Amino acid sequence: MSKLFRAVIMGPPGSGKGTISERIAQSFGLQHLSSGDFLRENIAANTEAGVLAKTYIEKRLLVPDHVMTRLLLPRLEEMTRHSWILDGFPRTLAQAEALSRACELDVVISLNIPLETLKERLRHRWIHPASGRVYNLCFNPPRMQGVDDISGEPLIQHEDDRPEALVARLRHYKDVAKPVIDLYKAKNILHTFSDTDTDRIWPHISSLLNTKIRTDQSSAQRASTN
Ligand SMILES: Nc1ncnc2c1ncn2[C@@H]1O[C@H](COP(=O)(O)OP(=O)(O)OP(=O)(O)O)[C@@H](O)[C@H]1O
Ligand SMILES: Cc1cn([C@H]2C[C@H](O)[C@@H](COP(=O)(O)OP(=O)(O)O)O2)c(=O)[nH]c1=O
Repeated sequence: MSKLFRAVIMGPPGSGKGTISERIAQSFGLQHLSSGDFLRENIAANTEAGVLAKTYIEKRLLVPDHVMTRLLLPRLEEMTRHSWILDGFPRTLAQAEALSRACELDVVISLNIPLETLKERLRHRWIHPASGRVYNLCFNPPRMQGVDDISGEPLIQHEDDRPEALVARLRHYKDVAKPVIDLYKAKNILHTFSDTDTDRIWPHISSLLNTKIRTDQSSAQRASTN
């Protein structure tokens, strides 16, 4: 069996984590695991952790580390047969350390996108709150303006996607993410991509994953034939 591949994608709000993870999932057959989606599933199912997480998410606060790790790590441990890309976790150093104890990552992708681009994207971001589906009026508009393609329910905009709120969110992201990025840099698995345009970043991410996944698979094959 080929070696399983474990990747993490990090970046500030609007940097394209969700969009790029979906492309990676489709192109490389990795399972896309999103902490936000996972929390929303737990909230919808009224699990104990979901009820607790909801109180933080409603205040637009991070869910405490022990709640996140207790929710997410067992789910990752179940995924023994799948390669995956994790989006939205780890967000803090404590989460990154807990993840390191649970598994070894192959690649961490960090998206470094100019502030003006983030402002522009989030200004046009519309969300279907129940599912977490994300649209952008310029980049991937819904079929009918203001309406979710699948459920037909109304779309909303987040207060803190407003350009005025973004600077503070970004500062908060940088403060919390810096030690996580330093940890992955020290482990030599960090790959940073900077551009305004996802279609220009994508070929670089694609060739990185092509190299990493192919190299890993051929060494796994060599190991199994030796
Ligand atoms: N790893 C995490 N640690 C703590 N809280 C988290 C984590 N991942 C998600 N959350 C909580 O769930 C909420 C929704 O997460 P999600 O990633 O979908 O959207 P978001 O924070 O608005 O991110 P973005 O704007 O980058 O898309 C977050 O605002 C936060 O409260
Ligand atoms: C990747 C990307 C996203 N977008 C839009 C789609 C969304 O409305 C918004 C944020 O993208 P999204 O993938 O949701 O980013 P993240 O998961 O990091 O918060 O930006 C663009 O307009 N251009 C792009 O190149």
